[in-house]
Amino acid sequence: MLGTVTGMTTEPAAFADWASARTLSEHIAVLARALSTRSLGCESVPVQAALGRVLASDLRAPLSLPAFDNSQMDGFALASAQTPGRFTVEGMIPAGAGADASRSPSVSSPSSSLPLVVPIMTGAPVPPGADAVVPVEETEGFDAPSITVDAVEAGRFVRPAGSDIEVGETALPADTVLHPAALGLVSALGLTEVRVRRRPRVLLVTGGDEVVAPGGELRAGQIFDANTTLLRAVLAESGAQEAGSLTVDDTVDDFRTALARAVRECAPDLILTSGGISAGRFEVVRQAFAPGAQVGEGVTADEGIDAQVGFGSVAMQPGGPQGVGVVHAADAVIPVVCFPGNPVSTWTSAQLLLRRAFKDAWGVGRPLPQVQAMLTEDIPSLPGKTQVRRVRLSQEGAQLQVRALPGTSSHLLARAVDANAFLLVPAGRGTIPAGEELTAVVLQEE
Ligand SMILES: Nc1nc2c(c(=O)[nH]1)N[C@H]1C(S)=C(S)[C@@H](COP(=O)(O)OP(=O)(O)OC[C@H]3O[C@@H](n4cnc5c(N)ncnc54)[C@H](O)[C@@H]3O)O[C@H]1N2
Ligand code: MOO
Repeated sequence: MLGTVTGMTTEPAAFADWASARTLSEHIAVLARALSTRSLGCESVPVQAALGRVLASDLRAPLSLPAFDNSQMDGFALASAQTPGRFTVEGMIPAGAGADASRSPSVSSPSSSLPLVVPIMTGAPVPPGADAVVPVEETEGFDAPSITVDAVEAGRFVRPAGSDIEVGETALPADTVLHPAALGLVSALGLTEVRVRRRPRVLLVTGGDEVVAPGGELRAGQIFDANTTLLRAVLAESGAQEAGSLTVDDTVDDFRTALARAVRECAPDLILTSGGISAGRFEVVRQAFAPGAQVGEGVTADEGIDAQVGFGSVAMQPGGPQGVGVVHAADAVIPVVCFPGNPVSTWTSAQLLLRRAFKDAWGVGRPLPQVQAMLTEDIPSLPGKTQVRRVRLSQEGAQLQVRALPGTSSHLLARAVDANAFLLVPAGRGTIPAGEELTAVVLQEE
């Protein structure tokens, strides 16, 4: 249901053209277009700091794995062609014996009347002439001067050089999200750094006279700021990082002044705002980004911000009011994304819209996975907009089932925290009956 975008431009485009409500996919495409005005580039990071980062280009193996034929078992290396029979035991090849391999006896040039076997440990290089290994349990043991061996096929318990990956092959393709096994492979290949996409640095902006930082003192009518923390956490899960955060009151001049200064100080790749964008008299974000808005007092025109931000609606609930565009500030073009202030609206917007746009525009992060799940009860739909219900997904036998949590309003954050998925209830379907399958977006695998 949520789409991807192709054919993006790197030029700032006209974002103000937003007459009718957009679908989620249409809006994701516009978000990605705004983000694409800024190029992130790549950086090298130490392997130990690369978990979750996105590989910038194909990583080719600088060596083969295994680098040499080696034993898969503790046992005896031998020439399979000489089996079955009795063998003299000679020498010892521990793992790591490569430097001394010339001192290992060659099984093809025996020093006794019997053919030779050489004790060999798991991971040790197979000596010249040997092509198979017999596990010690199948013999008289390591202390015996000679052992009897049944017929053995060539290659038994030998791990050939390059059987995992050959030198020059692609070990990890570009865009791999580096997970623990991928990082293990990077180290197995002897590399200490990886080239990854740079993480977007995001300036978080919350506005409103009523919003107070947690730990502060609430006056009548005020609330604690939930959204900065919530967005910071979504960013951390989405391959982005916080460049700074700003809490501003409802004074438009103060907002523009503070924003211009913060942009100069932290040079963000994205300005992400929450609140202040709908239809009220004190919509500080919307007013501050309005075409022709005055630059704040104490800030010269050169230091100010010149905004091309469009505001309109996306046919979803919660998360209907949205804004997107770019600002020109501090000699740079910086994308701007504006979310509605209700905490569940901000959360839904970040998870469903921004994560996908990060991936489409910058190739970073991981959009949340989508699954089909069966309704366990009738679910009402809304005319003209997708409703995003907070739900519990559970696996019942072969069937993924979904149970809606109570409450659809966007202030119900406490009721939403138990959700492990969002259910996308399609627009205009009346009451959708139990038993039908709908798309759910998975928040947490459990
Ligand atoms: N006449 C109309 N009124 C509203 C409409 C509309 O279409 N016409 N849309 C409603 C919808 S839907 C939403 S969503 C909100 C969006 O409003 P804003 O983006 O302007 O956000 P605010 O008015 O600033 O705040 C909304 C709500 O959220 C609280 N809030 C704001 N910031 C935070 C924060 N950082 N942490 C916690 N809570 C926050 C704020 O106190 C408000 O209660 O508009 C509807 N109105
Ligand atoms: O669209 Mo608003 O986000 O429902 O509360």
